[in-house]
Amino acid sequence: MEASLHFHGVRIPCYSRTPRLSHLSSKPWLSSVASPSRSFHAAMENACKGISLRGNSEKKRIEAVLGGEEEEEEEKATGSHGSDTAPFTCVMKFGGSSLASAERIREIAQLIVSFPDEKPVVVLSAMGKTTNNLLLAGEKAVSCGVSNASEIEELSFIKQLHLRTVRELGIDSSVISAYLEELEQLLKGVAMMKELTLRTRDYLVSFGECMSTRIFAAYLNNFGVKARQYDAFDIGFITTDDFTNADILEGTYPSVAKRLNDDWISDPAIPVVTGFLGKGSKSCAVTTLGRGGSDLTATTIGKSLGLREVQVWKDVDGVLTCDPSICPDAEPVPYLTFDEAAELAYFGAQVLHPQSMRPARDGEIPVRVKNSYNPKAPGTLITKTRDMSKAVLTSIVLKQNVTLLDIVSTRMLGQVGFLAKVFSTFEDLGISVDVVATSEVSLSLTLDPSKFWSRELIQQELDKMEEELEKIAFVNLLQRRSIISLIGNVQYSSLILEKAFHVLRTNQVNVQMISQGASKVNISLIVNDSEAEKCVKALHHAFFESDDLSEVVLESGFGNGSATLLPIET
Ligand SMILES: Nc1ncnc2c1ncn2[C@@H]1O[C@H](COP(=O)(O)OP(=O)(O)O)[C@@H](O)[C@H]1O
Ligand SMILES: N[C@@H](CC(=O)OP(=O)(O)O)C(=O)O
Repeated sequence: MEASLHFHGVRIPCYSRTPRLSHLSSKPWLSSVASPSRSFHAAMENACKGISLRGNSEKKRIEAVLGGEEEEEEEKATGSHGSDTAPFTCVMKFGGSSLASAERIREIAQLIVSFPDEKPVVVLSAMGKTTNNLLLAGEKAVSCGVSNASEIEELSFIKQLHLRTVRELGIDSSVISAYLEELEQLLKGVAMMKELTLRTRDYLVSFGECMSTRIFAAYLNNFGVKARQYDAFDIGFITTDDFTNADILEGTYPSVAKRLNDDWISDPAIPVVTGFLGKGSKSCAVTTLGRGGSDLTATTIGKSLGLREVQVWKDVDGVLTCDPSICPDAEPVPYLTFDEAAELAYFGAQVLHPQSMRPARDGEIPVRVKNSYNPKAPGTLITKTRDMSKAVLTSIVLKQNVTLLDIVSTRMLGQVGFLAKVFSTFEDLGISVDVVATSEVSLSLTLDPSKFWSRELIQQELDKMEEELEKIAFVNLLQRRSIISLIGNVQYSSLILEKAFHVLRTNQVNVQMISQGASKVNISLIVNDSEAEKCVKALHHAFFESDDLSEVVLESGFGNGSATLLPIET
């Protein structure tokens, strides 16, 4: 006989055998965290308890709209910080590494229902390496000729992965077949035009998220959990028209909240939203938020709805003390502030999108970085403040292939005019600056390479920049440099610097520039690219692997336990 249960207020049939869960028995973490039969049903029952509460709040909300109670309506539309009666409590974002195969999709679906207290909005990236494959396919299409476009290797990888996934999940291939056909046509179009504009590039990569979300929503529905797929560009994600690196505009927050809340009221279902994508405010074309932009989609939805938490699920146990590909012994950092996480992301830690902390900080929505391969691990909790009394160094980040620029005034301009002219040159050329150090007549700074798409363009832009700056200064351009960012408690900057310089001197490395700046959480050191990884390994070893300087202010002694260190007064 078929019974019925509810998950997130959605009535679902309850079969005598939970569908598609047998594969989970081989996953020890899943059997302990989420015993398939028990926690799945607990999730259903718990959600069932919540529905009467939600019923009341929704009724009030409709009455408020009908009665013209605009203030109350606005408060609800922009979220209520995860109150018991809100339709949603959290965002759960899963990146490509969590969605690499049908097996991973099953595990993620199970993971979602294993949190009985959560009422999530799900945000997904493209499956596995799909975005990279789409970009490579686009680049090959430019020069391969129309008749060869269908044979591009990366197109075959994408087709095989998605068709195999729907087959293995038992989903009708019609959810993605039109996308695969259109993708092939698009590549033929690129081959015919022999060019791939930034606008076309964004449209091309959007296929990844459009397909992963359709597959996942269809699987949840098959699985018995009602879900609804959304393309972010159709639900109010309005951005600038900076293709490949668009910024989210303010109007996004109320629009997204209204659409998700309204749809829930009329027909409750778990939203499954495409990460990374938006709609240009002027062009109305699909835009992307920069590589890794699904994290930003997640925090934007978190702020829109005023949720209790945003969870970003990765393939590592949280934000680590260093990039694990450089330091395999890197350890998870349990707590971070939004400022620390933003600096870390901005200065190159691939784990979070550089802009993703902005909505979270503005909306004061905690962000939790978790491991979808190891859900029991506590992960990293990112909040507005944390206890910094014992924190010294939190994480070491490396950004390579940076251009360093030394600019010395020819004194044709006074100091004020000099700095103004230098920075207006960068603004005019659309070049972003990372780290700056100044004296009265000179300026050293690093340029952000991520703004550039190709070497050719870099050289052209650099030539133009030099030409402009040489009107007022002597310019020395130094390429292939690296920024090593020491993220931590700048109150202990003397301790951090003494230790860091000791390590670098021991390794015979000369630091070419240093900047502490206004940031209270970051000290940046510039070294040659060729020495950078060696430096990072040595620094990580000194700060995190040899003694406990990362956390403890030593009572007596420095490095070997013999000096008293007091915070710098701020
Ligand atoms: N400091 C760091 N902490 C954690 N991961 C890092 C760090 N620096 C670089 N990484 C890399 O970031 C990866 C996770 O980010 P990403 O690939 O964008 O995940 P996803 O695709 O799941 O969103 C990890 O696999 C790791 O190799
Ligand atoms: N798929 C996009 C967006 C994204 O956020 O991906 P991920 O979450 O896998 O880093 C990219 O690869 O850039």
